[in-house]
Amino acid sequence: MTAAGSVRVHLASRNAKKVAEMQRILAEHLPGIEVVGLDDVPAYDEPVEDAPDFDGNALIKARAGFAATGLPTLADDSGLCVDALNGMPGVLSARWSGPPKSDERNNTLLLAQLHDVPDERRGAHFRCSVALVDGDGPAGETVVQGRMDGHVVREVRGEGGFGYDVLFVADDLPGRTTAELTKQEKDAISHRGRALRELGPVAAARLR
Ligand SMILES: O=P(O)(O)OP(=O)(O)OP(=O)(O)OC[C@H]1O[C@@H](n2cnc3c(O)ncnc32)[C@H](O)[C@@H]1O
Ligand SMILES: [Mg+2]
Repeated sequence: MTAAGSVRVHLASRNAKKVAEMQRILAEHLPGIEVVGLDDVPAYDEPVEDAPDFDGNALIKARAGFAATGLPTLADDSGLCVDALNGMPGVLSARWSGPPKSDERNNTLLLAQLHDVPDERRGAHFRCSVALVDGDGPAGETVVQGRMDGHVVREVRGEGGFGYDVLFVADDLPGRTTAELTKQEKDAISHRGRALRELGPVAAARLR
């Protein structure tokens, strides 16, 4: 606890737009935490995200953050799974078009890969795993998941969100890409919103 009565929690992500989304959702569903970012702690070796699934990568990032800072640590691993690409880019979403990471190049590559895929086979979903690590071993680790179903459109649209949002239309709010939704609309249906809302009560019980 800090003097203000809040619990300090390290958020181990280098993606500023993802961090902004997480902070927004956490403020509503896990009030009373003070988020400590990667720039607020002494630099540590950030791990390679080489697990085969989202849960594994979220745990890798959260364990490294907890080990380095001693603070309860949250990490998100997420990505877009495209049916016509057998679930890819999936855990490779951030680096789909190779280094250095670029949302714009990733989107251009994805559009090219789906060029000949007809509308009825452009299904896709976002997935998000969020890990909270505040101790060693299974007792100190919680992982929650969220998912958002939809499809990939044929041209980029919208200014909001980040990553593949400009190419994705969600089944729950059709007609606009998730980059054209308000922040509140995206949070209400997103993979990240769903995961963090599930984490809220668990984390509230743990972080006291
Ligand atoms: O690992 P950290 O440091 O948190 O940052 P990152 O950007 O590398 O994050 P991930 O490894 O989890 O990769 C997730 C990628 O999936 C995409 N993605 C995840 N959530 C998304 C969302 O809500 N909207 C659009 N694209 C998203 C986006 O391209 C991200 O770069
Ligand atoms: Mg990453």
